[in-house]
Amino acid sequence: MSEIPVIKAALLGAGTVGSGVYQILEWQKEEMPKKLGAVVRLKKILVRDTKKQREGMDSSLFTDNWKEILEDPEIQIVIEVMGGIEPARTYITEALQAGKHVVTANKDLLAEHGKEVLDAAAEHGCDLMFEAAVAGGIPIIRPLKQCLAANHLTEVMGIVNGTTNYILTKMTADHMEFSEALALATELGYAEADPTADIEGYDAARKVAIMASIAFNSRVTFQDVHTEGITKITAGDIAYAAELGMVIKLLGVARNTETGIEVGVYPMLIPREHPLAGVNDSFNAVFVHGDAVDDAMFQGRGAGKLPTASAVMGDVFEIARDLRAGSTGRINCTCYKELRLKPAEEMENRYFIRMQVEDQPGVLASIASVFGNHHVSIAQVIQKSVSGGVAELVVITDKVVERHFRDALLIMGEMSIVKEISSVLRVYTQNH
Ligand SMILES: NC(=O)C1=CN([C@@H]2O[C@H](COP(=O)(O)OP(=O)(O)OC[C@H]3O[C@@H](n4cnc5c(N)ncnc54)[C@H](OP(=O)(O)O)[C@@H]3O)[C@@H](O)[C@H]2O)C=CC1
Ligand SMILES: N[C@@H](CC=O)C(=O)O
Ligand code: NA
Repeated sequence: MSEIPVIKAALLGAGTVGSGVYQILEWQKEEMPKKLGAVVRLKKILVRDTKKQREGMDSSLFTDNWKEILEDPEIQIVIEVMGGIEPARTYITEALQAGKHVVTANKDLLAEHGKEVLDAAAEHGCDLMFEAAVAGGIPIIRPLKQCLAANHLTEVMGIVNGTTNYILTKMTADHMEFSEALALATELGYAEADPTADIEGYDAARKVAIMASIAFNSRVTFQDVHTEGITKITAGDIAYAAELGMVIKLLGVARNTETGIEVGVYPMLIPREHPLAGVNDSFNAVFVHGDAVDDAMFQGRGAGKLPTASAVMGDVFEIARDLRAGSTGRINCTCYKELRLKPAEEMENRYFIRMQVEDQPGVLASIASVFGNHHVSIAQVIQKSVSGGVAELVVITDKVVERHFRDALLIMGEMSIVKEISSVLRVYTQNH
């Protein structure tokens, strides 16, 4: 019987995702020869602390010396699951320059330096794959780059952060405190090493930037995404949303319009009957609209050890197949356009505003007239009396230009009848 070829790989990082990759490699040992015509085997695992006990992992593979991996000609695939920009950026670039193929889950790096590392891959004829970087275990990068390549895609939107979706689900369904829900998400391995990236929306913004770049064939970086997180969402906002038949979700939205690309991440109210309203816990969901495919939706676990490792290992298998077929470096950067990015003030949205106002006749009319003077049309008003002569007013607007809305808010903030503007949230509107 002929010997089964062994493809040697190195794992950079043995945390939540790295340990999942290790586990799946064990599970797949028997089937790899049939699936790939080869076996992928780890030769080295790079960590910071080689003495740390890591259950079920072969400690003889650990190293804290990158050069041992870089300079080992037997290692053909580098799997980067350390996170952060540096040293990941240097290691990935050096690996590609050495002709090694790379799989990474690192959205921080790709959303800021995607072009640079993709160019390095192209220059050296290497594969650089990153399915796990967006929406964890859900296949979305390969569908966008390959399966949907024959479309003009005009919209990519959805829930792309597991931690915040978990927190909002717990706050809504179980009335849990924000901090308790975040602690649980961290314990379950969903949150980033620094969860600020999750709760402030930066992680979702990075994922939306990566998806928009691929979908619209034009580079969008993390800095281009208008971003708001969920730290200001209160139990009061959630209760009002419920009263209006809606739920609050952190949504990433990217649209390719005739006047430019619109891209943002915001907590939004969406109707309870919308399919995204039922996407809970660490689940993510992405909607895509294309001229040929029409609407498509992708749903699954967006974070966590095994779902993320599933996406990483799918890429590793793909590279193994490319290596066997001698077809590495086939698909590289697909950003061949330079489309305009729309400034936030030009975007149009519906808004939910909750404010504390003086409880006296004429207040509602004054507020309506400020909105009217700024071309902001009101769709719905809820008014409730609170204590001490102060009433709580909730206004839902029709679709308005952001600049007009902000101007109206500035004026209202200075009116003596307005005691406080407590929340300003967007309301999701279907575009097609
Ligand atoms: N967790 C998730 O659900 C998801 C994570 N990702 C991405 O996957 C990547 C990894 O995330 P996760 O597994 O959660 O992170 P962890 O913090 O759990 O693990 C990071 C690992 O990398 C090692 N490491 C970090 N910095 C260095 C360094 N400078 N040199 C050597 N080793 C280093 C750590 O070593 P040591 O153990 O010695 O400290 C640790 O083993 C990130 O890019 C993240 O954004 C993507 C999708 C989902
Ligand atoms: N922290 C991220 C992990 C996956 O990207 C999340 O919560 O979605
Ligand atoms: Na994915």
